[in-house]
Order: sequence, then structure tokens, then C-alpha cells
Amino acid sequence: MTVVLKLGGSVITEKDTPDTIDGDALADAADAIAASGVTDLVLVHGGGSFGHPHAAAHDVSRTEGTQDVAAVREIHGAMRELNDAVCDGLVERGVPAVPHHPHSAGHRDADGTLSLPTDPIAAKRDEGFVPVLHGDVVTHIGSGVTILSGDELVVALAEGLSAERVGVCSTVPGVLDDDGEVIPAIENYADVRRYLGGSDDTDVTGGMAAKVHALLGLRAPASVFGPDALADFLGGEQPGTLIR
Ligand SMILES: Nc1ncnc2c1ncn2[C@@H]1O[C@H](COP(=O)(O)OP(=O)(O)OP(=O)(O)O)[C@@H](O)[C@H]1O
Ligand SMILES: C=C(C)CCOP(=O)(O)O
Repeated sequence: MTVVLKLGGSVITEKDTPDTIDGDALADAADAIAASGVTDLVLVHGGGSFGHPHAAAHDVSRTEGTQDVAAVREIHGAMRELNDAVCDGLVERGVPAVPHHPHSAGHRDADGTLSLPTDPIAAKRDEGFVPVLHGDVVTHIGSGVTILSGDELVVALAEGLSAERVGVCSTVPGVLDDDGEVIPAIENYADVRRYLGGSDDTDVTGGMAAKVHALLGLRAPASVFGPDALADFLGGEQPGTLIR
């Protein structure tokens, strides 16, 4: 039973300080993953303070591209650095994490549709590794490169690997209504659109609104929850908001 789990960049980094890992949060997340014993796992992490400030500095988003090779290398390089730290934290705890860098593994066509072959990822999983992907810059036909968000990766992986469970761990305990209460379940974007905003921090990929929109397109149920509920999710529970 394949589980696709995204660790929000806002969870594992200090999102308001560029290029800074939140070491305690990363350690807690890695502890929870190691202790869960879940092995059929594909991980994704977001950009946080490694991805978004560099993308914003070069005016790159999911739709605005750049052909500037220095920008490509800067954004991708920052994300590789974060990916190294995530993989290191997992391997130190006995989780066989291996990187899978989207910049080298996928691209968008001229309409922005993502092509990301999942066979190489399935092969890693089937060999007992835990592939760790991340938000990145990807080649976009006619636009140079654009940003690929971790949330888009979650959707592509969940579909391509026929995942049974999908989890998105963010800083918030779930999708919140206007009173700050967690909305238990979402089945329709129109029902919750009025509650959804972007991110509190620099975020070129759209915050919660884009997340919910993307997850509603999945066949598998997806849970949005906070870091405290990561162990519960990995234990088979559906904490936070269930999107189906
Ligand atoms: N209705 C809402 N409920 C919960 N969070 C919301 C809502 N509307 C907007 N948000 C914002 O969405 C943010 C979560 O999305 P964001 O994309 O920043 O998180 P992430 O995926 O953890 O980080 P990253 O994009 O770096 O990977 C929250 O921190 C909050 O600021
Ligand atoms: C900004 C970059 C490079 C990655 C964005 O991924 P996200 O944090 O999942 O939206």
C-alpha cells in the first residue's frame, strides 16, 4: 500500500529566514517517519525558505518562466541543499531515503502539463528505497523553466503510483474556516473557496487554495494536517482535514 507524504517547506524550514532549516522540526518529522515503520513510502518536500525566496527573486512561478541559467542553478541548487538535509535526517534514523530530483526527471509541455515518469520512482520503491522528491524548477516548453510545486508532485505521484493514502503535512492543523476551526472534510472546492488564501510567507505556488484545489482532483483520499499529527497519519489515522 503506497503512501505519498509531503512535508511542507513551511514545516521543515524557517520560512521567514532565507535558506534556513528548522532543525528541530526536521528531526521530529524524521523521527516520526522512522518510528512508523511505514516502508512503502514516497516522500515529497516543499520549498520553504530554500525555494520560494530564490524563485521570487527571479520572478519565476508555476506560469512565469525564465531562461536565465543562473536562476535555474540557484533555485535548483537551493532545493538540492534542502533535499540533502532531508535525506540525511532520514538516513541517520535508518530510513533508506534516496533523492529523486524533478528538474532532471520531468518537464512541462507548452500548456504547462507536467510529464513525470513514475516508473523510475516505482523501481526505487520496489527495491526498498524511500524516494524523496521536492518542489523544483522544471523545463517548460517555450518558457525556459517554471516552478513545479510539491503539491503538484503529490498529485502526479499519487496518480502515477496508484497511492492508497496521501498526506500533506503543513504548519496548520488542517484547512481552517473563518473561526480558525479545522474543517473535517472537503468534497467540493466551491464550499470552501471563501476560506482559502495563499501563504503567510513568500510563496510562489499558491498556499492553501492551490493545495486544496490540487488534492480534490485525486482518486485517493488526502489528509491535510499539522506536524503534531504526522505520527497519527503514518499510523493509519486521518487527522486534520480529509479531502476526497
Ligand atoms: N483556510 C486556510 N486554512 C489553513 N491555512 C491557510 C488557509 N488559507 C491560507 N492558509 C495558509 O496556507 C499556508 C499553508 O500553505 P503553504 O503552501 O504555505 O504550506 P506548505 O505546503 O507547508 O509550505 P511550502 O509551500 O513551502 O511547501 C498556511 O500556513 C496558511 O498561512
Ligand atoms: C519554489 C520552489 C522551488 C518549490 C515550491 O514547492 P512548494 O513549496 O511545494 O510549493
